[in-house]
Amino acid sequence: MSHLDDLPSTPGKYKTDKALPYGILHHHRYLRLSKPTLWASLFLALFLFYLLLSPPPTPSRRSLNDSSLSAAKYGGSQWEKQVRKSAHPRSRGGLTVLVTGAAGFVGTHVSTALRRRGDGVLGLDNFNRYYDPKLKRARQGLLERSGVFVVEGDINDAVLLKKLFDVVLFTHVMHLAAQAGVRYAMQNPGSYVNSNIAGFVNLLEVSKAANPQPAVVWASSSSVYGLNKKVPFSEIDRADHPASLYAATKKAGEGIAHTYNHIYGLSLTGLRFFTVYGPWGRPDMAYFFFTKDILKGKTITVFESPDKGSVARDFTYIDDIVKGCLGALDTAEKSTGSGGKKKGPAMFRIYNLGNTSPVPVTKLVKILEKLLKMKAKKKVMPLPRNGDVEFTHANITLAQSEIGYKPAVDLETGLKKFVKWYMGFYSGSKKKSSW
Ligand SMILES: O=C(O)[C@H]1O[C@H](OP(=O)(O)OP(=O)(O)OC[C@H]2O[C@@H](n3ccc(=O)[nH]c3=O)[C@H](O)[C@@H]2O)[C@H](O)[C@@H](O)[C@@H]1O
Repeated sequence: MSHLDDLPSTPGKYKTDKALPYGILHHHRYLRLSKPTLWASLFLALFLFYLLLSPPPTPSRRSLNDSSLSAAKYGGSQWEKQVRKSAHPRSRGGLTVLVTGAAGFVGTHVSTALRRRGDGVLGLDNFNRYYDPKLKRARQGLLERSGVFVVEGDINDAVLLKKLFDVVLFTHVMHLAAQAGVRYAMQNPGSYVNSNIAGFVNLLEVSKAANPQPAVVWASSSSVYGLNKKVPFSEIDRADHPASLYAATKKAGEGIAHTYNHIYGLSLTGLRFFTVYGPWGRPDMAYFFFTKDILKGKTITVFESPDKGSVARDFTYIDDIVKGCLGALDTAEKSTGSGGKKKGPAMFRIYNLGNTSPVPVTKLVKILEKLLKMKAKKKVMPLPRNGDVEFTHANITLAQSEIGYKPAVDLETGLKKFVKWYMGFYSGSKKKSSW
């Protein structure tokens, strides 16, 4: 994939390289304390050797009983103060929201929007290297300037999540941490299972055990509609023909969420995002790397469907998605359970958040050419079997009537804002970190 060429190798969230230092540090201390007898040293050396060879007990897999490890990295009165301050609402009746994936594209926009209107927001992000971590750090800068503290950690880290819930009584969780991207699932399937399934279950486990339980809103995906042909895609349509492992993990997430709603009374709302784009976006997405490549004079590959038609997407501008997320949070009823016990039925909802006007990818390229004032070098090729689907198109009636969702930005207007941001951000302009 050409657009990933100049990024660091992209192990995504599957990389567990943080695990080793814990183990190693711990055992170094043990070495210093050991008695210098030959047998004890030999035994210790063998023991160390065995531990280093065995799979590391990753922090992302720490169980709730491993509290000693957690204390090493998190906690302390200063840290707790920061966490509490960030999560504390400034307005009366404001929400107290844990935003996972806060330094991600959607996470950054949602977090700052919540903070701006006076809600308390605590961010969580593992800053993985799926795409340029510098962009994530720049977003973190924005978040900090808006008063949002981002805890650096993984959603698979049960000890950390439990700690956060101990320190703050979250009313809501906005769960946006995920392994995104349709095509990358062929390169690193484990990363999708790790984040979108294991990580999600971990978050739900901690949420269901919390007292009070928060209402959880999470990001699903338009990709769950897979190979469906009937358009526009509606929430009541069957969605059991995923075309990528990414889509399959997002669909699995919806099923998993339903069980936590059914068994534990957790209030759950899934949002099926349709190809979200805009300033501070994801470099692995076509509109982003097309822009980069057109500017560099590099050839872009434009996929076409088997009937030689252009593939199309229901591109949705980030500000519209943010409004949808806030609408979902504001209308989410409370969970009914407490401390892991259901007390009554709770809300379970799934909504499409799209733009409801699909645009062919060829048109996307034309708009970019116009905005960048440059002709793209294009190579047109048949849609490879890489997880991509031919088209997406959202029916948004349900979201409109139940959470007041009303997309307002067309692709050209949205791309104009994206290009303006892109030029500022990558030109090294001093203003690059502003909205
Ligand atoms: O809506 C969604 O559910 C998904 O939207 C995007 O996935 P996708 O729509 O495939 O967005 P891009 O990867 O940016 O692709 C956009 C279009 O460009 C096409 N494309 C992509 C890459 C390329 O080199 N050439 C090309 O023509 C794709 O086939 C697709 O039609 C995101 O990457 C997913 O994380 C998200 O969940």
